[in-house]
Amino acid sequence: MSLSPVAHKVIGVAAIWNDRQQILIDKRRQHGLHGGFWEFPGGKIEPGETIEACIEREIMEELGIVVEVGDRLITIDHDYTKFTVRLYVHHCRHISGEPQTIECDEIRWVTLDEIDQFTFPKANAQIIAALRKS
Ligand SMILES: Nc1nc2c([nH]c(=O)n2[C@H]2C[C@H](O)[C@@H](COP(=O)(O)OP(=O)(O)OP(=O)(O)O)O2)c(=O)[nH]1
Ligand SMILES: [Mg+2]
Repeated sequence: MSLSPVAHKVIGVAAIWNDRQQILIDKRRQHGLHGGFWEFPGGKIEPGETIEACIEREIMEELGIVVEVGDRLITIDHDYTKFTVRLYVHHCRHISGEPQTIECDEIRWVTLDEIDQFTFPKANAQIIAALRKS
């Protein structure tokens, strides 16, 4: 008897703040997993890479902006049906550049009062709750 292996993704995730107490969210492209959902930008940690370096790199690749990576907000382990994820979420500060939709469909700066209007993957409920407490 063999069990089929479930993919595991380890992701660096950014809660990017501007100086107006807004957080950057992006809308994932329609195709693929979680297509059309909103998310906090980020992506897979490469072998040998620190979480901070991963977040800086992913944010430059996906949005073309420079951020300063700050403290860890929360670490979340979540099991989706097709794969499992560990999300390392860090507070970040927007340093320079105008966010561009390089790898996503839309970008918004939102306050925590506005964020419930957007649909996120399941695991994000915990991130948003942690943001409200932070
Ligand atoms: N970046 C990010 N990923 C999230 C969030 N919430 C959440 O559950 N995830 C999960 C769902 C995504 O499938 C996964 C990270 O996606 P990714 O962009 O690195 O990779 P992917 O699965 O879209 O694409 P692939 O490279 O596996 O083809 O983490 C979030 O807020 N931000
Ligand atoms: Mg990504």
